[in-house]
Amino acid sequence: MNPQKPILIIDDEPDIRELLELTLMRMGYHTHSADSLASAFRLLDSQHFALCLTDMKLPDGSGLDIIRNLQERPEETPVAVITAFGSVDLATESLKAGAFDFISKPIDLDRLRNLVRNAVSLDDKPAADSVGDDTRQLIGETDNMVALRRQIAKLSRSQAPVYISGESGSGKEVVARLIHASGPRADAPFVPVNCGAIPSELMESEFFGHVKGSFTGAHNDKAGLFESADGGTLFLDEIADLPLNMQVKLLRAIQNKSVRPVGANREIPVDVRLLSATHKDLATQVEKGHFRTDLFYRINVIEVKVPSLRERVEDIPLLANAILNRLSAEWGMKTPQLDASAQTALSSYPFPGNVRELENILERAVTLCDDDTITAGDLQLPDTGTTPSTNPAKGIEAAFGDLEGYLQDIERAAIEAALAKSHGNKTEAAELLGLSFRQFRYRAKKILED
Ligand SMILES: Nc1ncnc2c1ncn2[C@@H]1O[C@H](COP(=O)(O)OP(=O)(O)OP(=O)(O)O)[C@@H](O)[C@H]1O
Repeated sequence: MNPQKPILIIDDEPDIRELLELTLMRMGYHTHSADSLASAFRLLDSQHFALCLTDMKLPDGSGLDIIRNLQERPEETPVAVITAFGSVDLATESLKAGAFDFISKPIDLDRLRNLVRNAVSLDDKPAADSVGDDTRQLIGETDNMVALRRQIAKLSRSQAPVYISGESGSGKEVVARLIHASGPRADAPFVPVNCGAIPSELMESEFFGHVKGSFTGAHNDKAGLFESADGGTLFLDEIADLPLNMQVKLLRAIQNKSVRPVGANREIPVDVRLLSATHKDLATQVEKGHFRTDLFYRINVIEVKVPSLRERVEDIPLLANAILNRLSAEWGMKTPQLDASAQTALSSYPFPGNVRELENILERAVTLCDDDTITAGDLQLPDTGTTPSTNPAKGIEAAFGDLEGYLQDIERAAIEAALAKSHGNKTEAAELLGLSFRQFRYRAKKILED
């Protein structure tokens, strides 16, 4: 804690001001109080604060005015808002506007203390627009990557739920880890969960834990993922794969900030920051009724888009070098170099599996190459439908004389591309093409065996 910087409390209700002043004083902080927007601005102009705790409803304005005003100032004071019980929309709006966190009335003092400790620890972190060393793990110098790193640095200073979208293998988990590592929860656990990989019958116990004897096989009490992430960050990867019944339970846990282990008769409070991701289009999943709208709004307060490798082709050499350096260090060998043919091949390949696919391609190439030089042949890039026979963009004339063959080529290219994108997962490939699993299996069998 920075002893020089006090905390600013803004509330027009004397009882609440007193409760906050007393709680913070007992925690060892100095406070200043204001009962209106005008008096708060006067104080903000006269000195710097470690945190600003403001009521949403003020006699001459709203907590949002404070948030917006502080966004303009260079000192980046975090603001937390106090909202009326149940006003989820305002809480979300304040997070979108840049609030660090919110707390609802009646104020839970344990939660208030956690919030204050997290916010005040931001003083030791670098300012939002500086790009810390940690964020260097996210390799990329194209404009979209520079902007992404800046957004991560900013978001890491907030407690808002973040939804990370992007294609498979594009780096969504890397982004989630950086948001965690650059924020006030860095010393607490980061718990990644692949929602698609947990069998549905075990899901509730995995997420919320269970008590001994609550079902066959529950030999001991077991903490769930929420409890394991207490004080830190829970990263829900492939969140679109959560079954609807589990989505309801997840929403309840997020809203109540507590979980009830299977077989337990009481709730356990948990303090986690929620990050989520999926390579699917979550808005479309909501439209189709596969994902609950209320949960969507809860997790998607702020969206971060991770660009595909196709949208940052210029980064391929940088990434390739970093991957080759890492592999050669791991395997204790001289770092192989990409020759001109390999560089050209990589820059024109569409990378449906993004950075993960680049890693796999290079790993294979390193084992295949001779004399520490990787050629285009060593890369063994899959046929991506850019060969003349399967390239629909080649022109409709290719259909003249053989419409059937032309259409089959297009269908084959589409099926191969969907399979490449889903890493061979047929259910996902079918979904990508808007087909049922049976339709997909029938067509794929027919066309790929032709
Ligand atoms: N910008 C980057 N710089 C360095 N490595 C990266 C970058 N982006 C991704 N990677 C690497 O690529 C691999 C895939 O990244 P990650 O697991 O974060 O992708 P993802 O989008 O979460 O994938 P999925 O959709 O399958 O969950 C990892 O090994 C990661 O370290």
